[in-house]
Amino acid sequence: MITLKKLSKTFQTRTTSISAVDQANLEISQGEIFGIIGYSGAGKSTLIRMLNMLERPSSGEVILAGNNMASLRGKRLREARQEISMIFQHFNLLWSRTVAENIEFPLEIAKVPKADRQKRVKELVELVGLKGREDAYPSQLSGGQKQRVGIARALANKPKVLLCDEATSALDPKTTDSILELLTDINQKLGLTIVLITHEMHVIRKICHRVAVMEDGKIVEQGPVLDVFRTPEKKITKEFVKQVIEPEETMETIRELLGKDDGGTIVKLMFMGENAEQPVINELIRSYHVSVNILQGKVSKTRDGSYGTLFVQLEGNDDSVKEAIQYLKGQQVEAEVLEDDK
Ligand SMILES: Nc1ncnc2c1ncn2[C@@H]1O[C@H](COP(=O)(O)OP(=O)(O)OP(=O)(O)O)[C@@H](O)[C@H]1O
Repeated sequence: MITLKKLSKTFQTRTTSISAVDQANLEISQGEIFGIIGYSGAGKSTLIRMLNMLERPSSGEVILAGNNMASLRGKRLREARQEISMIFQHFNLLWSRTVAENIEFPLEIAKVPKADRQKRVKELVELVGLKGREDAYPSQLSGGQKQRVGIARALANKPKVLLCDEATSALDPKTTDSILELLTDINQKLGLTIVLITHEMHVIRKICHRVAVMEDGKIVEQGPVLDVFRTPEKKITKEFVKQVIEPEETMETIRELLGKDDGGTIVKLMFMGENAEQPVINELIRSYHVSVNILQGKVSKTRDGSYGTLFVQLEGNDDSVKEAIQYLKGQQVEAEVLEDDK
C-alpha cells in the first residue's frame, strides 16, 4: 500500500541545513497498523507529512495506493490525497461548528449532496461512539471525544490510509486506551491502513502490527512488534522496550541489590506466548537448592501474542545457583544474569 524509497528531507535554514529524514526505506501493507517511534526531533512528523505531500521530499519516492506522490501536482495531487486522511495531537477541529458539522465539513468540500452527507455523518457518529453528542461544540467535549470527532471527520470520505500524528499524546492513559481501541476497531471493520507516529512504546505495543524506530532522521530498526520486543537490537530500541516492560522502580531495586554483596544472583527471564505458562519457577524451587525471590514480573500483550519478563533473585550456594541458571537456560525461556553495571 505504501512504499518509501530512499526518502529524504533536508531543511535549509539561514545558517545551516538540517537532515530531518535521511534515506528512509519502508514497505507498509494494506490493512496494516504500522507504528513509527522515536524521540522528539527524530524526524517522525516530517516523515509522516511527506506521505501526503504536506511536506515535499528533497529526494526519494513515496508510492501510495499506486500513486507516485512527489510527481503529482494540482488536481491529480488533490485526487491522490483523497485516499489519505490525517488526525492530529491537538485535534484541529473547527470550534464554531458542532460535532456533526465538523464531521460534515470534508463532505461539503467534496461536494457530496446534502441528504448523503447527513446519512454519512450519522453512520460516522455511531462508528466513533458519539451518538447523542452531535449538536455539542468542541469546547463542550472531553479530549477523547474531540479525538473521536477528528477520527470521524478523517474517515468521512472513505480514505484508504489514515495517518495519526501523535494522536493520543494529549490524552490521559485511560482515554488513550479507548482511542487506541477505536483505531483497532476501525482497522478491522474497514480494512483501513493506519500509519501512526508516537514517542510511546505503549501505543506501539497495544495496536501496531509492525514498527520502525527512528533516530536522527534514519530508520534504525524495523520489524513485527513482538520480534522487536523480544530481541531489540539497537540501544534506542532497547530503551523504548524498557518503557513498557521494566518500570524504573524495579530497576532501582535491582540496581540496589546488584550493588550489595549479599544480594544473591539476579536473573532476568524473558518468555513468549505459551512458554509463559510453563511451570519453570515451580520446577526451579522443587529441584534445585535455591531460594527464589520474585522481584517483578510483567506480561505485555502485543497484537500477535504475549511477551513477558520476570526478574528473580536466586540465593543458595554457588554450585546450586549455577545449576539453577543452567536449568533455566535449557528451558524455552531466555535467561540473562544481570551484572552490577546494568
Ligand atoms: N520547517 C522546518 N524548518 C527547519 N527545520 C525543521 C523544520 N521542521 C522540522 N525541522 C527539524 O527537523 C528535525 C526533525 O523534526 P520532526 O518534527 O520531524 O521530528 P519529530 O520526531 O516529529 O519530533 P517532534 O515529536 O518533536 O515533532 C528537527 O531537528 C527539527 O528541528
